[in-house]
Amino acid sequence: MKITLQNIGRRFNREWIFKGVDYTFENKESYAILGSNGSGKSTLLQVLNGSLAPSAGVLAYSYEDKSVEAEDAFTYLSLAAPYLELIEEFSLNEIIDFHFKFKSYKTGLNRQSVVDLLSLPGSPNKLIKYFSSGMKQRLKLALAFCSDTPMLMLDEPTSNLDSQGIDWYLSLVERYSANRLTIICSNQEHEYSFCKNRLSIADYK
Ligand SMILES: Nc1ncnc2c1ncn2[C@@H]1O[C@H](COP(=O)(O)OP(=O)(O)OP(=O)(O)O)[C@@H](O)[C@H]1O
Repeated sequence: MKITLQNIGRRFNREWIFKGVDYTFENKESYAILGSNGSGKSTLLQVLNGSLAPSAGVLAYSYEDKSVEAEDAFTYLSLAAPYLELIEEFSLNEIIDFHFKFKSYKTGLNRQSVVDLLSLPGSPNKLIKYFSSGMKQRLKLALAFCSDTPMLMLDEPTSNLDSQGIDWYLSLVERYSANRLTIICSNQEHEYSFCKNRLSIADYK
């Protein structure tokens, strides 16, 4: 998946969060979007994934040299973000089955292997509403990494994770981020150190 930005800007009311972004996110490459709290990383990620319209400029998607309409971009995307809610009334098994009605499993994976990968305490029939914040974060990451999409976007991927959880996240990166456009919003080096490209929001103020 390739995303091309021409003179992209986003404002809320009269305040420009970023402007003049000319940038190309290339297929199968890894990118870190960097900046301090409140600088606009999540806003840019939402513009990139089509959930927020830019206030200025042109954004174009293409996949295997064919252009993709902005309203279809989500079908190519896996996203894990703090503002993305899990359905609390589902059990672990149910939420995995529900998620993979809309996405395909990466080769060799199925419901049981996702459950095993999570290595969470308790039964797979436990309801999500009883998960701790770290367990919920692991689940969001596992669903995103294990989906067979050409685009992976992660916002603050290790929030609520302990040091074991951070190592677990890095093992997912190693196993499941190759050969897909990966974009990470972060201000913690351990989350994005593997990214080959860096984009700083401060350059677009
Ligand atoms: N819907 C909205 N309406 C008005 N202002 C908004 C809205 N969403 C975000 N903002 C503002 O846009 C700015 C950038 O917010 P954003 O969440 O993108 O920053 P961030 O870099 O991701 O921050 P953090 O590191 O704290 O997650 C902030 O000043 C925020 O208050």
